[in-house]
Amino acid sequence: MRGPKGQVPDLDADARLAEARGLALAIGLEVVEAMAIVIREPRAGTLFGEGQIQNISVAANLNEAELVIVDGSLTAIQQRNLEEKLKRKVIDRTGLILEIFGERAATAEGRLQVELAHLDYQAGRLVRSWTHLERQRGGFGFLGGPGETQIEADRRMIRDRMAKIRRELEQVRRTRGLHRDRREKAPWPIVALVGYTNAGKSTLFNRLTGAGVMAEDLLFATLDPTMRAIRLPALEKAILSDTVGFISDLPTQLVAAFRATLEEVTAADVIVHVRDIANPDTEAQKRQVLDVLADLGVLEPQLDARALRQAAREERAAGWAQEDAEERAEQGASHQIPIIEVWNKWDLLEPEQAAGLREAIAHRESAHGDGETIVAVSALTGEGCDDLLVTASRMLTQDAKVYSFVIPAADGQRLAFLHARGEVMAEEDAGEGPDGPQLRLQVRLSPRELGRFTAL
Ligand SMILES: Nc1nc2c(ncn2[C@@H]2O[C@H](COP(=O)(O)OP(=O)(O)OP(=O)(O)O)[C@@H](O)[C@H]2O)c(=O)[nH]1
Ligand SMILES: [Mg+2]
Repeated sequence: MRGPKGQVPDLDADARLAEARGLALAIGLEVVEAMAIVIREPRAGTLFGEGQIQNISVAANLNEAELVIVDGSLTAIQQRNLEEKLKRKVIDRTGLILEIFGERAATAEGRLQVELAHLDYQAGRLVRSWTHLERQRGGFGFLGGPGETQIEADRRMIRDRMAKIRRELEQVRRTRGLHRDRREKAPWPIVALVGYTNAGKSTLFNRLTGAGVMAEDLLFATLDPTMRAIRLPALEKAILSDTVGFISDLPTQLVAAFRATLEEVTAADVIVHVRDIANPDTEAQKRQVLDVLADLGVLEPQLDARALRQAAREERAAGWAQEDAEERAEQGASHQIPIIEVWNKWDLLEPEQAAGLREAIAHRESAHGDGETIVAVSALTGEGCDDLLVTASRMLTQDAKVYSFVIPAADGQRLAFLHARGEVMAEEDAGEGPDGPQLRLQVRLSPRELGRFTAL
């Protein structure tokens, strides 16, 4: 059931209610009734007023509901009081999302992250058990089963368990860190798919790679990042990565827990922001995604550049900054990752809607110069996907220039790098050098890749 309206003013109430329904369906709950309730003055003890609780109670009794979900945030006390008044289990949005994540997490790291987040959430609310639901549903995730003992245990036990999980996570991350190092050594550029949950990231991933990643009309179908190689027009190979979807009000415990996973995005060379353009809430969803990206520090290159330049100018005016401060500011700003916005589910649009959006794309591109790149696609039909590959390829080779290198034929690492990261236009014998036979290569490289190449 729907909680405080107005708590998230930028989300449409109907869309939000539909999303809450989707979240419940995502763990196989049957939604018998969904209602939006306007809260003018939140009650400290129960959130809702007496009359509203009566209404919920009637609806719950009529439908023999076992569980009441409040799509908002409840304090431990509110949750307990509502459970007493409604005589059934009550969970809030955070609790529900934790359940979904608990069920979905597939890797060791994902499971530990979710358990940690859940313990953190539970520590503040040691509540009654789920016995009846557990029996009915066989107890998965944290609705019952292993989570149960912790719920009933005292806080100290929870804290001990959290400490233990943190140590295990540390261990798992060290191992993953090794994997990532290895990937960083592999010279392929990385294209990361990000977006609101259910936007179509996995469908697009499958379309572009021909892989069978779980894509479903379920919120949070994907939790763990998945990587696969793709071919791009001007590049031999790139790595495409599919990531966890974002959602508004992602519980703080989960944001923290999944930060490490999301940080994979910061290692990307291009970010593809997949949007469900047919969703009425698409603008609000975009803002949520941009907020997360901003948190990760991969956003607003223009703003950052401006701020950095301004700071540099001020420093110089104050007379204590070095001559090259502005230049350094420029360089700092150029580390930002370019973003392609994909307007997905184009097939669902009415013809006139599609025409209007096409105009918007043309307008935004001319208004913002090269600042914004939008590609309309349908991951389902494949429409626009070639265009996306061309665009990604162009971004990866942006401002590329042709360089000529003479390299020892035995220097496999440098040769592999040039083939992977650049577009090799010509390759020829360059005679004997001090280290044996040499090759001359004409290669188109972006400034970013040139920097990496010279650092090899
Ligand atoms: N009509 C239409 N449906 C699409 C398109 N792309 C994806 N879908 C559907 O949207 C739903 C969600 O797709 P997913 O690819 O699982 O979405 P996701 O972004 O990976 O979602 P999470 O992993 O939950 O974050 C599925 O039912 C897809 O079939 C599209 O271009 N057109
Ligand atoms: Mg997915």
